[in-house]
Amino acid sequence: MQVYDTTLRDGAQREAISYSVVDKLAVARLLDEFGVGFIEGGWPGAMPKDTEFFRRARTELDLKHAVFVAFGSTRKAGVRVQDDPQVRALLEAETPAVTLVAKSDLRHVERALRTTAEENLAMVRDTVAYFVSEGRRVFLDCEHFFDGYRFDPDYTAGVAAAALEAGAEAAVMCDTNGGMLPSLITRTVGEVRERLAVALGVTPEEAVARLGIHCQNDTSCAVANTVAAVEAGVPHFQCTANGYGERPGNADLFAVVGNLQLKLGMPVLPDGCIEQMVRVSHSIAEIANIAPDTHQAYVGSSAFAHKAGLHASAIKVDPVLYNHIDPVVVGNDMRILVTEMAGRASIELKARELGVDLAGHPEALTRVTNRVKELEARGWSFEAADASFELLARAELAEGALPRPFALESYRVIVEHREDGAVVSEATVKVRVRGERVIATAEGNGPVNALDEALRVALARHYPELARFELADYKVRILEGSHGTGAITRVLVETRSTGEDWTTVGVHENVVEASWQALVDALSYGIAHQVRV
Ligand SMILES: CC(=O)SCCNC(=O)CCNC(=O)[C@H](O)C(C)(C)COP(=O)(O)OP(=O)(O)OC[C@H]1O[C@@H](n2cnc3c(N)ncnc32)[C@H](O)[C@@H]1OP(=O)(O)O
Ligand SMILES: CC(=O)C(=O)O
Repeated sequence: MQVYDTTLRDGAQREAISYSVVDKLAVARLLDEFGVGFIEGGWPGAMPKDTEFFRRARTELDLKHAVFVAFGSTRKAGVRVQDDPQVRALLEAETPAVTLVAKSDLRHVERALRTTAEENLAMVRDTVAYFVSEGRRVFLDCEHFFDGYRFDPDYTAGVAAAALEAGAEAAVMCDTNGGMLPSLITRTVGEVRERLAVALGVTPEEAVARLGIHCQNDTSCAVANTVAAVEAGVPHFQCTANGYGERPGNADLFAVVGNLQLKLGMPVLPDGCIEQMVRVSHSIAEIANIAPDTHQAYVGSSAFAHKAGLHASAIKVDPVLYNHIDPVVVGNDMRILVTEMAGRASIELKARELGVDLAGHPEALTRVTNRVKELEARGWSFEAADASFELLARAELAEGALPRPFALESYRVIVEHREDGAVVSEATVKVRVRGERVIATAEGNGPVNALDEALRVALARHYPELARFELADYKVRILEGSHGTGAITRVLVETRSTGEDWTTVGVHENVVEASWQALVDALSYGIAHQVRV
């Protein structure tokens, strides 16, 4: 089985991706750690960056698993292969393997290349034979293979046969326009295998073993199409990390590998590599400057996140009942989400995850469940606010007797627009801390910032650890009012301290009060945890 990655070539054709040379080196190292068999690095000679990447890779890339591959096209029509500057640049990349793209749809040969069927076949033969004679392993990407096969099966299969006869290791069937479906792939691979067996004078099994598959994702079937081809006997499959690629993208390497290895029992990666899946996926997303897709199969942070109460009630018995694999196998985690769809089981599991044992306290469990549903109906969202949920669960468990680090007497905020145009906010808070009444005032660049500062000043002497807490993110969402009320505001506050972060929520018609609730939870949770730690 050949896992062939083209993140650095086809993946780089995705809109908005622009890797630097250093980025490319880093992505190549990550893919190698993941254990892919081949890394296609780009098209030397097509753009200076790729030429430079191949030059630096010679000394800076020490691949442990993968064979390094340079991509280019067959020679130009009417040009001798050794005189074609693209071919020369490809050779000068000095990679052990090259992949050549060739037209395999007669309509493209005649209309895009503006040459004859015979000359295109000669371009394939000459270029493959040239690189083989130069000691390179050669793959031929047959562009528009499936569309071409439908139009003229003899010609398209003939391009693949010409490449294999000239010494190519694999003829890769490319669904370039990405319009295929798994059943069509299975059928076409079956037919091509028979045709190639006749053309090459080998058995159908030997013929299919020299084919590859490359699927664009225009029908959202690239992963399924790739798996279908492999199940039909094709051993070489091309993919990209996170499915990056031209238009909607390519087959997602992680889903394809997960499906083949974990569902079909094909050991496509070296031992110990599949556990790196989440890390490699997210690191590549980071380098590509694309936020990881939280709902991506296998690797997304929501890939094993369960929201429905019924799911959680079965998971409580055995996580296997509602997970298609053990998430740990690919380096992921299961999460239980607490929302209005939670039942008692969801609440119990989530609380346990947060260190609150509600299992032996059925009344408290019911109270927490009811309270979550009631608050969610009023606009709260605990899904992204574990810290507020934990405080709520602890408060219900203690039946209102949970000591809070401080009690509010009142707060006041004023916003002043000064003559010089400056807008300054000032907040005063009055709180009781460990029996002492404290009044503190602070300024801030906005009302919430001023409130946060004033509260910290008020609490600083009793809780010096507050100095380490940092407001990392602040999100406001306006929610439609219900039952004839006006709009309400939901605020999420993310707080960070010494490597830990936590999120809290507040909801009110008034954005300052919603922010205050989230801030109070943020500081209360932080203080409780820092003290516990
Ligand atoms: C299906 C795929 O995704 S394959 C990968 C495609 N990737 C890219 O195109 C990214 C990099 N490409 C580039 O930087 C440029 O397009 C280059 C350097 C390759 C070529 O640039 P230019 O020489 O300016 O040509 P241009 O892009 O306008 O047209 C492509 C030329 O290659 C020819 N061509 C296309 N496919 C092939 C092929 N398989 N074999 C030989 N020639 C080909 C076309 O007929 C056209 O020739 P012409 O200039 O004589 O009309
Ligand atoms: C080669 C390639 O990327 C394609 O045909 O889609």
